[in-house]
Amino acid sequence: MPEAALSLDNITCTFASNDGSGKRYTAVHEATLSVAPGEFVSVVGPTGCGKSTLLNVGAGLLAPSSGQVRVFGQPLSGVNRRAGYMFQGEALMPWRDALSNVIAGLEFAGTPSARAREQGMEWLRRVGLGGFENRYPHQMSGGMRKRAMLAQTLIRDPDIILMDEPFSALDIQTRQLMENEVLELWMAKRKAVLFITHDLDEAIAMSDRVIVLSAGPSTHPIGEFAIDISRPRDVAEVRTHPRFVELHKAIWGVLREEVLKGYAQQKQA
Ligand SMILES: Nc1ncnc2c1ncn2[C@@H]1O[C@H](COP(=O)(O)OP(=O)(O)OP(=O)(O)O)[C@@H](O)[C@H]1O
Repeated sequence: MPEAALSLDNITCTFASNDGSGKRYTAVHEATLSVAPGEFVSVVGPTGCGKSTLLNVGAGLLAPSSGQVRVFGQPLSGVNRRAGYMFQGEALMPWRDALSNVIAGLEFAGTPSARAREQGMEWLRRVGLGGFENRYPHQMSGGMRKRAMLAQTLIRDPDIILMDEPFSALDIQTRQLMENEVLELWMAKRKAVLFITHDLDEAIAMSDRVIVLSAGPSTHPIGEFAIDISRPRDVAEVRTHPRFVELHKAIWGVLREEVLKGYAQQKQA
């Protein structure tokens, strides 16, 4: 088996409880998952189960209480420099225009300004923002801001792409357009992707493999499904594919109970 691009082995994450009782809360318990080079893996699970926590561990932004992260076989310590991370919320700097936002990472890495700007313009074109380089975040629509964030993440050509519900704030049409664009960009470069979503349709439409997490506390993978539907895929059209319907039914069979548990916990909180 080829070496994984990213592997999380027996990860446990325990936090101080938020209720001030001094108790500990185990968000993730002995979770193991990996992403092969070039593979698109989605992780689905109920709200608040620990999806972002796992992604933060993979990004090296959060040290697990126990377990090990390996990046192309090497133990990770500190920030994962081979990964680009696209967050759930807004990550653009309001005082920078689209181009300056997109090239921020290159600048921090010391790329000469002219070269960074040239690459930034190219990436803005690739994500459909050609001509909008001087717009500030408040002058862009939600979809445009997400496109800029995508360019900001991909411009450094990371070997591993970590995405945390990147399109959850978008309307369904814009969302499907962006999902297709991400798939197109991914097909061209075939980087390893770890994609977090609570939307099962999105997970199946985009991925090679879908991992289902249990409801928290102590979340861990409880199911894994290979998405054996040919590519290229159109995320809207693929939903009517008989295999999609079959896979959806099988995965929902595992996920449903966890979602109900997560929902019940939220109501109690
Ligand atoms: N730094 C922290 N300190 C204390 N508790 C935390 C911390 N980070 C996460 N948690 C808790 O761990 C659990 C998992 O959180 P996480 O954000 O990973 O879930 P999620 O599945 O990404 O949620 P969502 O679906 O809402 O995005 C939650 O109960 C959360 O309150």
